[in-house]
Amino acid sequence: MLVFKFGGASVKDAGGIINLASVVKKYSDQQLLIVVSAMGKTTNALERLTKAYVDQTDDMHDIFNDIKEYHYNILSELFEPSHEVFDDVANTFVEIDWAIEDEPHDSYDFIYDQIVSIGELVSTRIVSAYLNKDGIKSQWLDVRGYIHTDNTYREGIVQWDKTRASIGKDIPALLAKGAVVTQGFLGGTSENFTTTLGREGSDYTASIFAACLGAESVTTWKDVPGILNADPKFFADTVKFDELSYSEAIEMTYYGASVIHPKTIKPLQNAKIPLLVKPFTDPTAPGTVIKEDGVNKFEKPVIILKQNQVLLSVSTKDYSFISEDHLSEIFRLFAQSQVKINVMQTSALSFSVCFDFYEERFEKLLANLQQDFKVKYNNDLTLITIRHYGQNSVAELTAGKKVLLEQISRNTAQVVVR
Ligand SMILES: Nc1ncnc2c1ncn2[C@@H]1O[C@H](COP(=O)(O)OP(=O)(O)O)[C@@H](O)[C@H]1O
Ligand SMILES: N[C@@H](CC(=O)OP(=O)(O)O)C(=O)O
Repeated sequence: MLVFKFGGASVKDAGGIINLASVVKKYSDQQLLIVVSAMGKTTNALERLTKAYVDQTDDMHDIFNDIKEYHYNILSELFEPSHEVFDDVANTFVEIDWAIEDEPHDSYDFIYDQIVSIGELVSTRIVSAYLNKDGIKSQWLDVRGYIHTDNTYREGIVQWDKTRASIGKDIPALLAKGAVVTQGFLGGTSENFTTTLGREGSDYTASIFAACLGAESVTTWKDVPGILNADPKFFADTVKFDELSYSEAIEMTYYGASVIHPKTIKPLQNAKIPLLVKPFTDPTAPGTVIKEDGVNKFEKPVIILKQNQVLLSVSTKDYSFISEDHLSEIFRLFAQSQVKINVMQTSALSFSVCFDFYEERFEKLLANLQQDFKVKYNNDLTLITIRHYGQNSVAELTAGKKVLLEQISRNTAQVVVR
């Protein structure tokens, strides 16, 4: 059996859903489990809705109405008004009406997951109904009963044994009856609350199902020809990799190549399942294959840009050296605030760290650090990572920019710039 993952870009409009069905039709002789993300930029819009609800701002209902209108417009292009999918979608949106009816009492992260998850619950209703309408037998599956997580909201940790047992028990029989369409990015807790697996986590969902089902491969359908040496949104003249090893793909995604979620590769590597990254606009194109014996050929350096970075320096209040005890306390505070470190550097008197800016987490971290340390920071920075860099690549990429931190190892150069 095969696992397919269609991301937001592939289902951003009615044409995208029609295209998805035409891709799926080419594999009508295969058992397929299809993981789908929220349509277009719906997750960002639902994040804005969550914030508006928690802050109780006036634009809350307008944001929600825009989200509903976007989905109903797509539905109207795909189905007759009497089709039952309109009720399924309306019943899913009602969950948000209930959630935002009263003033917020729960934690931000809990509320976030209950609201933001609606994006995938709705998109999969639409995709599954369209496949059936187009003659491809499809069954809608609520992933929250299969991918079990702890209750770390917004970053659910998968409980593998329980997940493997649930998937193994039901899914093979369902696959024998037709394609299974389910939500990326979501999980469920033992109390039946919804969790999310971290932004852009639908690739990870596909890899969890593949590992639990022993799939032949996972294909993630993207708006790019495959994995390129750099993000084509920022760089011209990119080159595509035909193959990559799991290890190289892990390194790239770890440093922030946003084309694949960083947690995706590990379960596939353990189960030796190849990951294919292919263009949804040209399903017969070879794309990139990531596999154990994938051959890494670097005609050009791999460039990874991470924007919206904070560079923060911590020093002791009495100007004493940064000791192992201080570092241990600093790391504890980072872990407690769920802030992941992208680059770090120590000197005698300070410890500098670069990380992604998430407002609530950053404020929590800052408040905690400032209790015992002096803290200075700059934000709105960019972290440039260059793997397999050539002689001039670092200088070329940083030309005209102010370099705030630089770290160079044998294979990887990292530079924080403004
Ligand atoms: N090295 C890279 N190769 C290809 N695409 C990349 C790379 N780095 C970043 N990207 C970006 O990843 C995007 C596709 O990933 P993503 O937006 O997460 O897809 P989806 O959400 O549809 O699954 C591309 O549009 C491209 O801008
Ligand atoms: N919809 C979620 C999960 C996801 O993976 O989306 P995409 O496949 O469009 O990156 C997000 O935007 O974070």
